[in-house]
Amino acid sequence: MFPFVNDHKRLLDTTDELHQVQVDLQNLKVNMVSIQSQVKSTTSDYREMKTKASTSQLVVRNLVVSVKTKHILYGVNTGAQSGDLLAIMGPTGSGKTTLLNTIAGRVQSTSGEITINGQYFNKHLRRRLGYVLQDDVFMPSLTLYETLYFTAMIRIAESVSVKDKQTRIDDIVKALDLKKCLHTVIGDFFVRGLSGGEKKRANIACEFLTDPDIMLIDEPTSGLDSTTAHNLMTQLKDYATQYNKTIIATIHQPSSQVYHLFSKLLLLMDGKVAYFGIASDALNYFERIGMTCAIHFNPADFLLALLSRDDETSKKILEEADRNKKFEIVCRQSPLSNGQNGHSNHSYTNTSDTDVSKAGLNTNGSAVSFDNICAVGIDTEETSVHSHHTWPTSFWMQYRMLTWRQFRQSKGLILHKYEVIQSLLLATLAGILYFQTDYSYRTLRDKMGTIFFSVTYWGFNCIVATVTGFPAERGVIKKEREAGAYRLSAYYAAKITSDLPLILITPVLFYCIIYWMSAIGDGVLFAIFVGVNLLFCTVAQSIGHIIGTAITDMKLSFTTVSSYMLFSLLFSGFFNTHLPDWIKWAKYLSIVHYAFGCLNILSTEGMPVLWCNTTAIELYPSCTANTTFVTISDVLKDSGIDCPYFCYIATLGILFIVLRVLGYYAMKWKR
Ligand SMILES: Nc1ncnc2c1ncn2[C@@H]1O[C@H](COP(=O)(O)OP(=O)(O)OP(=O)(O)O)[C@@H](O)[C@H]1O
Repeated sequence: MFPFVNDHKRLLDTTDELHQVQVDLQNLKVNMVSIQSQVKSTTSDYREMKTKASTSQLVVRNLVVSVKTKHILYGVNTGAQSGDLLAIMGPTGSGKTTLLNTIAGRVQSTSGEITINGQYFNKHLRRRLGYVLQDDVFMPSLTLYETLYFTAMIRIAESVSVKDKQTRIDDIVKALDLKKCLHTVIGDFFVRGLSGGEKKRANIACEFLTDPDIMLIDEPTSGLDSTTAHNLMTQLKDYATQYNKTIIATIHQPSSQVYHLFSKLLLLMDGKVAYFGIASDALNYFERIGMTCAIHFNPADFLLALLSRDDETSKKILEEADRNKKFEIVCRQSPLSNGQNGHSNHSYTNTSDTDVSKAGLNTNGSAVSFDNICAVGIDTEETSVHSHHTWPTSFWMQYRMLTWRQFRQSKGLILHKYEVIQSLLLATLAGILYFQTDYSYRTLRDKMGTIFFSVTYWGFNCIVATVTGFPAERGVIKKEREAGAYRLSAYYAAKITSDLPLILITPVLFYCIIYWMSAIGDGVLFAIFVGVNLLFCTVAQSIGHIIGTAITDMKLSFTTVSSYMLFSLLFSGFFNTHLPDWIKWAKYLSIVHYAFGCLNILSTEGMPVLWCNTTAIELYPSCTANTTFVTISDVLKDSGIDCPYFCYIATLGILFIVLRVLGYYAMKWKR
């Protein structure tokens, strides 16, 4: 009847819908801006150098960690904010390292939450964290400066200029007082280098270079004398206050001077919190529960003695901690900021705070409190595992720097003066033994012996050097990879290429002596000899690398390598001319066989035929009563050398590629 009324109604509905769409679009825009700014702030960490951190709060709530059936941490609550030096103390085995490992994401928690500014501390946010492990693992042949330079080049974004990186190195060297040992090699068990304290500071310096907002340090003072320990802790404290960083350190027995540097203290006892709060309030707290520290007594000694005194004391301490859940950090809803953008804002408070008046813990009310938003969104730990991984530097930069470092590290090992002298002496000795022997069937075994000796010498050398050298590297690679420094593929590619020039130099010198002294052939053959030897060495290295990676037990990997090499020698073709048919296939598993076979074919080319007289019949199975003569290839076939030389070279080439690919996956599997 009144069609315009219906039209008007429809128009109103459409306007409402349009309005709703407009609101939705507006909300979407707000969300996009917020996501954009989050992405921007995360990526900017890698694009620009920053030293002063923005204020952040790390909160650990009700953290439970169990490994297999063993409980290690039972509902630990702790936290720290920018500028803090939080010390974690407790008797040995109380769970200090496990707590740090869990915060660093190296150990999976069973339950509980770790947040930074209210965000779940996922893999992405953990890039703001630096972790200094208890053991100082470094490439021992590098100097401190080279180590810092490598770290700066590989872990600071490429957009930062080399000059700025250099300035950063200088600042940190100055801050940690490392100038006087800057050009000293790091050293190891065999080579004396940096002192224990210097190594510890070098370890910290490497992490500081990446400018983390939160720094976890496992026992920074272990093995240091009290003055050095105090100096180091003062430097750390200054660094935290000056640059607004958070430092969390486990510490064993600090002197009272060091103790007074702590801002917050977490005492652990059998994986449970015995105290968490402001460090200077700890003694008041224990006095209040009837455990008084004598005047002039080192507070740290008193507290540690208390934690390991007797069962009754431990029970009392834990009962007190449990009463009113004193050290629990609760997530409280803030009345001021509720319901914004679908999240509710909260604040974390250490409940010792709320007990202040009752407990007399902290009369000025400055106990630990975390004013921050509660964990928002989903726990992104799982999703982040599959999220896009951004590296601080490109593949090319990683490859370049890793090759540079690998070359420096391996140079000392592969081109070690003793190794070079040994090679030259043995080559001379073999050269004297086989001096200018001619190519005849009478001297054929001698000629084959020269080649066999050279091949096995380099085979053993390359395989053993790789197996013994890799364990030292393993710890460094693991540490750097866990810190997200570079791709495994970049490391692997660098490792393959950096060793090549090194494994060429000594063999060339070796062959220069043995080849010409024992008159093996001409200049062209010499080049082929060196080339085949290089290929053979890289195959031997690949096998050594797979064994060294896959078998972590040093003794077992060494036994495996020597067993394989001895098997390889046995089936090379040198020892046996009467192999039973059923085992003849085993020679194809011997890498020595391929190099030995190929070089023998090449060096005996052009030899005359062998007339099968009585002696020849006895010596060479190919010579029978019915044969008049045999060729050199028939004679070599008696030793199992029955393929053309290029087949042997091609097999070595294929083995090189296949074994290198396997080596990469072995590393991936074992990481
Ligand atoms: N992967 C694991 N499997 C089984 N038990 C473990 C594992 N890691 C740690 N533990 C055990 O958990 C307990 C705590 O170990 P953690 O290394 O955290 O102690 P800690 O306080 O750092 O000791 P320390 O002061 O001696 O370094 C120890 O009893 C240890 O044996």
